Amino acid sequence: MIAPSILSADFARLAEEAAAVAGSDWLHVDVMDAHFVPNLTLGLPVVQSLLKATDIPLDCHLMIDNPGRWAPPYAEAGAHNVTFHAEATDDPIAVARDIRAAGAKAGLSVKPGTPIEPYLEILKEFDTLLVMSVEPGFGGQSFMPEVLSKARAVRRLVDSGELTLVVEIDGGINTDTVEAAAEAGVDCFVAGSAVYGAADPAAAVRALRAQAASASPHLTLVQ
Ligand SMILES: O=C(CO)[C@H](O)[C@H](O)COP(=O)(O)O
Repeated sequence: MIAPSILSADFARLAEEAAAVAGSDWLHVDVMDAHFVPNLTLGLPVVQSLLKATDIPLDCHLMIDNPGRWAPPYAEAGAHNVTFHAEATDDPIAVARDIRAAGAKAGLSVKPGTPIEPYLEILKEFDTLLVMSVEPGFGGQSFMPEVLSKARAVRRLVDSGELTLVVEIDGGINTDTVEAAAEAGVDCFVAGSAVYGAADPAAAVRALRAQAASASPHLTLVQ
């Protein structure tokens, strides 16, 4: 799956920017609060408007403090996935259960420096693991290949049937890096600048999807 990140889109034309990537699997929406990360983007009112403007399932990535308070309303609004950060809460299971109870898929995200081992036991409470391959906060950064060991570890658990989970990666994904992520077992690739910086965003999505499928030991391209 390819999830274009609207962080790299024109925020004054979000409906058109969503339409420009029709055919994407998810639309990745970066919610930043200027506390958990040093940047401020958008919040629930914009997500509610986007939900009316596009049929692409919204993959909301909350880079915010206190997700227990703020995550469930995104699920209630109709987001497909609501992902929050492991580093932002002491009770990720409670947050995941609240998101699921409110009708969305629950995602857990980890920063590049956060090990995955302490969270393996609780991943059964989640539908998605979002591995950050840049420090969260800004688009256009360079991919950090050292995080792929986390994708590999979780992929093994998915392949052995111990977990049912989408392995997603975010940060610096482009035509130079998507294959390494696919080889590590990633299912879903977030791409901001590589999609919205392209002359033809929809073609960029198709190219990334084809490249990922060709490099993946477990994915098959569905036309
Ligand atoms: O979560 C993010 C940053 O915190 C973005 O989704 C991510 O960086 C995508 O941008 P790019 O593909 O340009 O790296």
